[in-house]
Formats: sequence, structure tokens, C-alpha cells
Amino acid sequence: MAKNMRVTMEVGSDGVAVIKFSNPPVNALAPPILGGLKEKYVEAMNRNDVKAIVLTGEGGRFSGGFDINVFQTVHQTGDISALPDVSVDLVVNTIEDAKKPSVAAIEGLALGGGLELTMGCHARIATPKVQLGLPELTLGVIPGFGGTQRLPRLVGLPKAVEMMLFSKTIISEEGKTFGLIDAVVSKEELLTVARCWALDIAERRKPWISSLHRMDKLGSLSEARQIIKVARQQVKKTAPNMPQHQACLDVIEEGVVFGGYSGVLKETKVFNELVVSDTSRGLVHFFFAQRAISKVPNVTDVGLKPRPMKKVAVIGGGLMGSGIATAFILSNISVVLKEINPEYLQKGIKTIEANLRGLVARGKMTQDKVEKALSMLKGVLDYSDFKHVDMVIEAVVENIPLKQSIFSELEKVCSPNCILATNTSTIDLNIIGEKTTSQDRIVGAHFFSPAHVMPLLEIVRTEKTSAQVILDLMAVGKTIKKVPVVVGNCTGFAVNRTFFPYSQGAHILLNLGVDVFRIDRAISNFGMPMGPFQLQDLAGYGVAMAVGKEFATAFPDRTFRTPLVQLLLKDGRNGKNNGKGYYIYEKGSKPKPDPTVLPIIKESMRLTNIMPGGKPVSLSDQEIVEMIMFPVVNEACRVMDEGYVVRASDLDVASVLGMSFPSYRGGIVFWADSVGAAHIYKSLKKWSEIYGSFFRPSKFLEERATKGIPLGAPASTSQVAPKSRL
Ligand SMILES: C[C@H](O)CC(=O)SCCNC(=O)CCNC(=O)[C@H](O)C(C)(C)COP(=O)(O)OP(=O)(O)OC[C@H]1O[C@@H](n2cnc3c(N)ncnc32)[C@H](O)[C@@H]1OP(=O)(O)O
Repeated sequence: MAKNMRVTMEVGSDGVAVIKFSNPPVNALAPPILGGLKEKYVEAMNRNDVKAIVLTGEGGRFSGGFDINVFQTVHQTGDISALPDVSVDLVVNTIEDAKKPSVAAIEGLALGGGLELTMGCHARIATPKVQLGLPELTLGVIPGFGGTQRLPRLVGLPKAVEMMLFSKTIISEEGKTFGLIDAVVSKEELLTVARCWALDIAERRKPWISSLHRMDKLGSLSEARQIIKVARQQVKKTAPNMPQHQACLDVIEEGVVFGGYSGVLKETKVFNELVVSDTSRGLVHFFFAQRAISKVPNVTDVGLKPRPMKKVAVIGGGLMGSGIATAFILSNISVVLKEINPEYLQKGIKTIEANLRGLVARGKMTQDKVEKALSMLKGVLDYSDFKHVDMVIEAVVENIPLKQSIFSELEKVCSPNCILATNTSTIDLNIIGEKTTSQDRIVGAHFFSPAHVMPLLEIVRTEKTSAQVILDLMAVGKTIKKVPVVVGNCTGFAVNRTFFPYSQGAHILLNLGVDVFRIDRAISNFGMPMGPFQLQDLAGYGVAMAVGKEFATAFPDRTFRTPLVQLLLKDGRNGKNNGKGYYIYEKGSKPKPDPTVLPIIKESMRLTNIMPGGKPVSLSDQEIVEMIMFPVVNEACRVMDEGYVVRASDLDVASVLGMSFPSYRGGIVFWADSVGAAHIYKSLKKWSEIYGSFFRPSKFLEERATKGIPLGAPASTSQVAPKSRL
């Protein structure tokens, strides 16, 4: 067994064997731990001085589930023999059907295989606020240690289906209400109560319950089928491109119809099929990519500690500023919101109130928390409150002289340790800080709209930003429940820069004669929440124009100039803002394609005149997706090559959380590697010859494609080291 992994057994004079396992930090159930458990159980069964067993995890956490690293091994080798037989051999035969009863003593969390082990026990005792759940579907698999069968039998089918399909965790108190947990006790009492409970079962003072054989919570067959049918329809809409949701329902249904043991057998079979699916490969990669993001060389590994952040100031109460302020007050951090006049300030505060009301309406927060959050907010019209803030985030319009004068002012009014952040999405940070002597504390805090909802926070550093400032912003980012990704300072930073060809490619296709609504449909079917034109409607055309200008200046060789947005504006269209864009927006109904936009598109096609031979091109849906996504991959290659991200997988996380790229495809770079660099390179090369330099493959892509090196492989695998900006 690896050095830090341990399974121990201590037998008390009361006849209870406490089997404890340890694999920090989350007691993941690695194969050696599972093997160790089996060994200790066999020993406990054979010893005459053992009457009952208490199963527990060390270090304040029961278990975060089966070791996800094993999935990665399976993905790399394609060999599922690395998966131990746990469900039948350990959980059914060794624990649940044993001649001596087991009680699980649960602290901290019991997730996935961790919770499934506890459900094989004959009772579960937990400390308060323990997180309980079966999040396996987020990894592209289903619960595989019998969870699909035992959870419905313990909490009833509706709750079990909700917990599994939506990977929803509950806390021990709720678990007690639903019957998953038998008693909630303090940390100090946990082992004592669990021991007594185990003895009570052994001596028949308490019922000896095997979850798999229970029927009382399942309801009638027809009720169960109806619940499963409704769930099937629901996930058809919410998870259309993923196989694990329907598969999970199939397995649950098997158990309801043919009994728990049949269900367990089918569960193993389906689990083994799903674990090698592309979806599981993508989601497992995404899981580890999200963890890797918090490791930033020379920032998180040099012994620095984040400084506390109690109060921040936000300058500008527009859409972004008010969203940012909302995110902070929701996490109990005081906000001073500054505007230039009472009217704008009121507007900003009203937007914050509306943001909070929206969260209440969507069941994301309770009404009583609204007042508490608002009490953390102070609106101001001058800088007098800025003396005591730990960080300022500037979120005014994208105007260089205005930002420069604000930063000069901030240098005077804030304390010398105060972090000076900007939410700019396009302007070079060195230019913003040019008129100050505080470049070491100037940093980008690029939120995505709506800032209180979107999870990504791009932390933009210049060559001069100090490691301490980056670390502080990473820490406060986590406090406000964002996922911070540290990137370098270039036009569009990592996310907008990588995705600028997304809308460009779509506009090229449109001008090549591909139907606008078909483009959107193909991209939605690929897994984006909406197509590029609906997204443009949503963001507003002002944004499209402003951003387009920035990129045209920075990357003129690969910017496609189209008159379409101007033509749309001329026609009185401004997207969702005024209810009229490529789509028609009416309150209470879904956006409807607007056929009257077609003549405007025709006019754009006439003006750009890029159709070869003057005829619309004919493309399959797959080609549409590729002609839009491959240029994005190409730009991602440049971002990596120029050293604007720490590692390729940071772009995967950023693409999923900032652009809603489907997580089950693993993120933009991971997806590109699953398609193959060679195919992407060849396609881009071909298109660049037909349609021009927008499609020209980058050097990085060319090199990796020709040498057969995956795009996501670290720089050391390539002969040319990237120029690090980080
Ligand atoms: C057969 C079975 O049905 C299949 C399964 O059980 S699949 C596993 C199901 N379990 C899960 O999906 C839970 C996954 N883990 C989590 O959600 C979170 O890590 C957690 C809630 C347990 C803890 O969160 P948090 O305290 O923020 O710590 P977090 O940074 O995420 O993780 C700490 C470390 O533990 C690792 N880890 C967490 N869960 C793990 C697991 N199940 N296997 C392997 N490693 C795991 C992380 O990779 C990270 O490693 P690192 O420090 O080297 O980056």
C-alpha cells in the first residue's frame, strides 16, 4: 500500500472492531484501500472477539469516493481491469451480507463510492452538516458500488433520482429526514454512538437492515415507472448529448422491476461501458483540470499566504460593476460602490437588488439573505471611503484616458497595500497603469457577464504584478465562489482572445451563404448553450462592434470585416436589448428566428462578395462546426505558444466556465486533441487556401500536427519552448 494510505482495525473490549481508512486529503477509495478494507473485514469475521463493525474514515472526512485517478488510468490504457470488483465482492458479499453488522460513522463528506460504502452498512451515523451525494454523473459514469439501487431504497425514488441525475448533495440533517442517516450526533459522540448502535444491531435491539432488500420506500411499480418516465423527459432536455443520465435511469428501473441484486449486476455492466466513453474521458479530464488551475508556479508554491480581504470598492455601477458588487456582498464581503452621480448610483443599486431578487426567484437564495447582503453595500459618490478598502475593482466604460485618471487617483486615495484591479476586457493593463508608480499591485479581475452568476474569473497579470497580489485575488475569487484562472496580458486575454474567431468564423460562413439559423442549430447541437448569432443578439451589437475593432487592430491578418452588424443596426435591430435581432424576442416565449433578417444578410453577402464563383457553399453540419471551432483551436494554440496560460488545461477550464464550451468534451484543447491535431491542421490549411488568411494554421499547430504531439502536451514535449508571460 502506498505510504500515505492506511487501513487499520482496532477491536475494543466491547467486541466492536473499528475499521478506519486513511488516504489524505479526501480518503479517496484507491484500490489498495479497498483491498485493505476487504482484508480487515475477513479478519473481523474470523475473530471470535468481534461482534460488530464500525467503518470510518480518518482525518475528519469519510470519503470523497472511488479514486478518480484510476479512471484516468483506464482512459489512458483502455483497460478496465484496473477497476476492482467492489460492488458485489466488497459491498454486497463482504459488508452487507456478512454475519456481523456494520455501522458507518461519517464525518465531513461521503460522496460517490464513499456514500455507497456507507449504504452497504446496516446503519449510518453522521456528524452535523456532512455532505452526502452521488456525483458520479459529473464524471460521465453512474454510481458503481450499488448506489443506483440502495439510494432509492433508503430515501425514496424521487429524492434519489434528483440526487443522482443532478449530482445534488444534501447535508446529514436532510439525510436524516429522508432516512439516509439514522442519527446525527456531535463529533465527540460519533464513535461511541456508532459502536453502541452496531452492538444493538448485533444483539437484535435494533433492526438489522440491508438496504438492498428494502422495498418500503420504492412505491408501486407504476408510480416508479411514472417517476422514471418524467425524469427521462427532463434529462433529454438538460443533458441531451450525454449517455450517463439515461443509462442511470435504465439501471434504476432494472432494480425496481427485477430486484436490487439484478440492479447491482446491471449497474456494474453499464458502469464498465460508460467509464470508457468519450464523455467520461472529457469530464474526468475537466475534473483534474479544475484542480490544476489553483497551482500557479512562483505564486502558490513560494510560501506566500493570502491576505484577508474584508472590504472592496467597485468603481462603476453598470452591468459589470453591479454584478461584481453582487458577487462580493453575497459572500459577506463589504462593498463600497462608487458612481459619478446620484442617478447612476441609484441605478447601480437597483440592479444589485434585481440581481438578488433574481437569485431568490430561481431558488438560489432565500429572501432573508437579501437584507443581509444589502447591508454589506454602501453607495458613494467620492473616494473618501477608499482609505480602508483592501481592493478596488474598476469597472467603468472601456476608455483609456478615463481609466488612467482613475488609477492615478486611486494611487493617492487608497492605502499603499490596496490591490488596484481593473475589469477591462480589452485594454492593455500596462497602459491603464502607465500614469502610476503602482504597477506591482495592478492586476486584471476579468469577470464574465452576468458577473454574479458566471463562475470564471480571469486574473490578468503583467510582468510587474506581484505574486502576493495574484495570490490574494485567487483567494478572494474562491471566497466569492469563482474559479480563478491566472493568465497573461494580451488583447482579449485568454478567453476572449481564444474565442474571438468563434463569431468571426460564423460570420464568414454566413457570408459564404450558409443559413444563419442552421449555423446556430449546428453549434447548439454540438453542445454550446446557443449558437453564435443568438449569442450576439444576447450580448448586444455594441459589444460586437467594440470588441471587433480591438481585434481588428491587434490581429489584422485574421480579422474578417463584415458590414452585417452595421446593416442590422441601420435596420433598427439591437438584439435582445430591443427585442429584434437575428431572432425575435417576446416576453415569456423562446427566441424565434426572424425571417425578415434574411434580406439584410443577403445585402451583407453582396457587399462582402466572398462566395467562390458567387454561389453559396454547401456544407454538412459537421463542417459548419469545424469551420467555426477549428479557428478557435488555432487561436488557443497561439495563446499557449505565446505563454499566456500556465498550462493547456487552464484553457479547457476557461473555455467551459467562461464560454460555456461543453464540459463533457473536456474543454477546447482536450476536444481538439480528441479530434486530432493533424485533421485540424489539414482542414485549416485547405480552407486558408480557398477562403484566406483567417484560417491559416499557426506555427504551434503545424509543428504539433506534423510531429504527432498532442496540443495539450506540456511545452517540454515540444522542441520549441513557449515564451512564458506568466
Ligand atoms: C464507483 C463509484 O461510484 C465511482 C466514484 O466514487 S467516482 C468519485 C465520486 N466522487 C466525486 O465525484 C467527488 C470528487 N471530489 C470532489 O468533489 C471534491 O474534491 C471534494 C468535495 C471531495 C473536496 O473538495 P475540496 O476540499 O475543495 O478539495 P479539492 O481541491 O477538490 O480536492 C483535494 C484533492 O483531492 C483530490 N480528490 C478529490 N476527490 C478525489 C477522488 N474521488 N479521487 C481522487 N482524488 C480526489 C483532488 O484531485 C485534489 O487533489 P490535488 O490536491 O492533487 O489537486
